[in-house]
Amino acid sequence: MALIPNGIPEKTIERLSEYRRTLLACHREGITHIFSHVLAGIHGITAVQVRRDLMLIGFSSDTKKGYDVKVLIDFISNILDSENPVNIAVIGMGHLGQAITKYFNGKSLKLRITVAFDVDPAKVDTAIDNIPCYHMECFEKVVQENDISIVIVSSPTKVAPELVVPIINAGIKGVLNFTSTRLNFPQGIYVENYDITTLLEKVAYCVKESEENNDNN
Ligand SMILES: NC(=O)c1ccc[n+]([C@@H]2O[C@H](COP(=O)([O-])OP(=O)(O)OC[C@H]3O[C@@H](n4cnc5c(N)ncnc54)[C@H](O)[C@@H]3O)[C@@H](O)[C@H]2O)c1
Repeated sequence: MALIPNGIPEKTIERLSEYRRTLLACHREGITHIFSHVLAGIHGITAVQVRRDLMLIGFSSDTKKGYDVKVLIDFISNILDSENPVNIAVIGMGHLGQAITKYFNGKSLKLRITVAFDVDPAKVDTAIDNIPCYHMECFEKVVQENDISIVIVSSPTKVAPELVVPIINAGIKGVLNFTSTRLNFPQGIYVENYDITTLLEKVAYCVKESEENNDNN
């Protein structure tokens, strides 16, 4: 089980983000309290898991009425969010880069994609979905001027390894890599590699296994 620097397991961090989204939806609907088993049911996990996750972040509450939705949103936000908004850059403003930008911007109060990088002359020095797009040659300078701490890598896979050095030199702290090549960074730079092929193969394997088990029963 991978641990984030403060000792909270990665999976717990992912679930906290999911709980917060659910709690925000509850809050918008005027729901003030929620029981752990209800939150668990929505997320397809056990109430014990929810309670364990919240215990890990030091959250306790009067469980007779369930968790106070607003208090829990604020508590999780204190854990997940930085005090100030975090600026993110996209490297490779193609199909995926543009889809991520369109989908993501406006979804989070604290995280925002503010600049993009590409090498295509048709994209460089234009604004795509209101995001200014710069040439990779200016990467370090633009990152520093725009206080960027996280990058999303959505360049072609074959150029991704060439991006590692500029990312390190620019002082980037976190990388979400969508290309099919695993990128390794020195300690101090957190990287999440997200490969759709791996995930689909995992789903297909689980489907195959469950079909084989059903056939044997
Ligand atoms: N993980 C996933 O779920 C998933 C899904 C789709 C695509 N992908 C991957 O995402 C990447 C992008 O896919 P796409 O369909 O958007 O491709 P695309 O060709 O539409 O976009 C790639 C963009 O990167 C730019 N680029 C090329 N060289 C560059 C460089 N050196 N620096 C910066 N930008 C550069 C191109 O000009 C282009 O705008 C690919 O690596 C692909 O394998 C991942």
